[in-house]
Amino acid sequence: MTRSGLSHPQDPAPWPAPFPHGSPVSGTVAVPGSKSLTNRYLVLAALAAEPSVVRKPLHSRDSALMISALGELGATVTPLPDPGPFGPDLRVEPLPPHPVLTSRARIDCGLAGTVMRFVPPLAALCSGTADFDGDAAARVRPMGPVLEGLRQLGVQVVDEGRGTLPLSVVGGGSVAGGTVTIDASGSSQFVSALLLSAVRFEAPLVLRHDDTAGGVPSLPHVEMTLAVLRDAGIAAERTGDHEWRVQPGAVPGLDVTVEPDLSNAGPFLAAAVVTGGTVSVPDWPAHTTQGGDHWRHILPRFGARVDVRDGVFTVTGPERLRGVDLDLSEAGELAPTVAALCALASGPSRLRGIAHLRGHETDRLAALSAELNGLGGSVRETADGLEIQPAPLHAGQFHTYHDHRMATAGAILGLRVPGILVENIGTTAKTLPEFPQLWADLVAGDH
Ligand SMILES: O=C(O)C1=C[C@@H](OP(=O)(O)O)[C@@H](O)[C@H](O)C1
Ligand SMILES: C=C(OP(=O)(O)O)C(=O)O
Repeated sequence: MTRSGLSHPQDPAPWPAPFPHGSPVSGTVAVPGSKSLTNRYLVLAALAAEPSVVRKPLHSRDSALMISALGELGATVTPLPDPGPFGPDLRVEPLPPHPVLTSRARIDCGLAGTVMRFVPPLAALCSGTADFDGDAAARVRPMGPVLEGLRQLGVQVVDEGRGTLPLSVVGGGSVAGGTVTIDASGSSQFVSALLLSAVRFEAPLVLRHDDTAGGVPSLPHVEMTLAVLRDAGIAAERTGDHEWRVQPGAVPGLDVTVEPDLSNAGPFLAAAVVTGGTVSVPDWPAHTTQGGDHWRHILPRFGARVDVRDGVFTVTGPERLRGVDLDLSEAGELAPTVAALCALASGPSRLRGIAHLRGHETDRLAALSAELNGLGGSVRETADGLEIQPAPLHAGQFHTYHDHRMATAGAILGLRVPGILVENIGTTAKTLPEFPQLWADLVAGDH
């Protein structure tokens, strides 16, 4: 199911990555709002008891899909006047106290993990049936543990037996709450999904992760969920190594400002790192739960100099990029950017703790090794990551598999390797539609 306006953008011709001919890339880049915070605030605003305002939200395919999904369930999201540089603020009219779906809701998840995982528990709170589907690539992304959690809570979920899209949630108008145990080793979003909707459950939710198959990846994203709930006055806490609890309660109307997307800041910071330039990103939050804050620690490992002062993150690239050995389990979404840096480093690198990337927009471990090797790289997939040896790269096409972070990884390589053609640069619209323009301006020194 793909609807007009939300369909996956396809570029007819590959994008010639801007090449600065050996000059350092320097400048200041303001990045739009965080995808993860925008979609959490939208969900919580839909569950609130009063209207909300979300300021400086991300406007992208993933947030448009979320807005559309919430609309299918009965919430209304409208733009406010006086848009900022990256679009208007949003007013959210929440779902009614007892939402009723008068006809079957049709939810297009696109390729958005936050939509496919966060919205089914919301649908469970409605009386009626909601059908979920998405892009072809979304139909292989894991969702089984969210469905399993809902079933343990007494919700009827109909899927094709694979724990993936397409599926239907037959909501009974309320969800009991109680204790639920799932395997969240595949994605932190399984945990966040159930915690968010628990604000409207009948009784507290105690959510446990069964760690037989491994830990929960991207834990800062679970902390982000808890922080968003707590900031709204909800009692939400981590009660054990692998256990969380949410006390249901009325959520007052939110008035929140979305932080810039620190993961999406990564490629711009990387531009300085690989060319020996200096790039600054303003409005860097002093305290944040975004995994992208890990850039503070990751970039110096490559030999770069990082300075965060008065809310401005500045990085200066080294003369020679060092190889790294990094456990990225806490911030797996940074891995494609990090892998591009590793491919341009002078020493060998090892990225670990990211087996779950096989369930991201594409199997990112397979995609990164195939595309880097296709350009002459020396990359080996391991069970939980990548080993990347230094190797001279050559011109060629970088395939992106509908993955926005593959596209930005290709752009980073293109700064050092002439003749890189990135397939479907438009796929960056998933979380950063402005990417091609911001990138061209930065490389041209036009900022
Ligand atoms: O909750 C969120 O907003 C996200 C959680 C993480 O998912 P995984 O735990 O599947 O890595 C992250 O990679 C994704 O980009 C966004
Ligand atoms: C994994 C990602 O996205 P999603 O929210 O679709 O899981 C990502 O943006 O890197």
